[in-house]
Amino acid sequence: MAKGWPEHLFLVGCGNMAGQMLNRWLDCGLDPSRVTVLRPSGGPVADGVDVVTTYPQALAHGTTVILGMKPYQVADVAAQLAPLCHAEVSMLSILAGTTLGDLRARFPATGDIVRAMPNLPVGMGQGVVALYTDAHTSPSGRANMEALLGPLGLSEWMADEALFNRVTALSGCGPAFLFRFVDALSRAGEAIGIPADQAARMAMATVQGAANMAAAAQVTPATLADQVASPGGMTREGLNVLDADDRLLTLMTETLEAARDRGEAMARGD
Ligand SMILES: NC(=O)C1=CN([C@@H]2O[C@H](COP(=O)(O)OP(=O)(O)OC[C@H]3O[C@@H](n4cnc5c(N)ncnc54)[C@H](O)[C@@H]3O)[C@@H](O)[C@H]2O)C=CC1
Ligand SMILES: O=C(O)[C@@H]1CCC=N1
Repeated sequence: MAKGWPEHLFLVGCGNMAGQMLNRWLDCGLDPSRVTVLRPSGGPVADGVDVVTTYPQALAHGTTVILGMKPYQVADVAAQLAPLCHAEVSMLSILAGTTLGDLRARFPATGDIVRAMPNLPVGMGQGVVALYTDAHTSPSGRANMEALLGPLGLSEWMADEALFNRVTALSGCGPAFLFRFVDALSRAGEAIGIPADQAARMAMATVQGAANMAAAAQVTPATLADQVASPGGMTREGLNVLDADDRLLTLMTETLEAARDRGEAMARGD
C-alpha cells in the first residue's frame, strides 16, 4: 500500500453508497487509474476510473475488493468473484445484514475480510463507518482498512458482530431518519401557517446549525435542549409534547428496533 491507498481497488457495484465512498477517496487524492468498477450498466463513474461489465481474468496482488451491490446479489456475485480471490486480495463488504461468517464461506480463499457499515455523508468526509472483522484478518489488514476509511469520517471497530445490525440501524440508516425529521419539521411549520418554501429553508438551516452546535458543545444534547427552553416559555411547552410518556424516545427506539430486526432477517436469508 502506498500513501494509505490500496494498490488496486475493485468495486463490485457503485451506486448510492459505494459511489459516495469512491467520490470521497478520489477527492482525497486516490489515483483513479488504480480503480476498476464493475457495474452492469457500464455507465461512467468518474474521470480515469475503468468501468467494466464483466469480471477480469484475475485480481492482482494487493487488490482491495469492495462489495457495494445489494445484499441479495451476494450469491450471484460470489459465483463469479470467489474463484478470482486469493490470499493477497482483501475485501471490504458494505452489504447490510451479511455476516462475516457468510462472507468467509462465500469467498474462502480471500485474505483479510472486513465488514463495514458506512452512511451517506461519507461523501463529504462526515460519515460514520462501523467496522467488524475476525482473527483471520491480520493486524496490517486492519490498519490498511483504517487508512482507507479514514477520509470518510468517524470509523469505529465493533467488538461484537452481534452489535452490527444495531449500529447499522443507528448510523447506517440514521441519515434517512434525520432527513425524515427535517421534512416533518418543515411540513409542521407549513401546517401552522408558515409559507412552505420559508418553512423548508428555515427547518434545514435550524437542523444544520443545531447539529453543528451540538457537535462542538461541551455539554450533552439533553442539556442544550434545556438551555433553549426558558422557564415557562414556548420551547418547554413544545418539549412537553415530545417528552410526554417518552413519546419521541419510544418512537426512535421502535424505529431502530424495526431496522435492526430487518438486518437480522436479512442475515437469515429472509
Ligand atoms: N444507501 C445507503 O445509505 C447504504 C447502503 N449500504 C449498502 O450498500 C449496498 C448498495 O446499496 P445502494 O448503494 O443504496 O444501492 P444502489 O442500488 O444505489 O447500488 C447498487 C449497485 O449495484 C450494482 N449492481 C446491480 N447488480 C449487480 C451485480 N450483479 N453485480 C455487481 N453490481 C451490481 C448496480 O448497478 C448499482 O450500481 C447495499 O448492500 C446496502 O446494504 C450500506 C450503508 C448505507
Ligand atoms: O437500507 C438498507 O438496507 C441500507 C443499510 C443502511 C442504509 N441502507
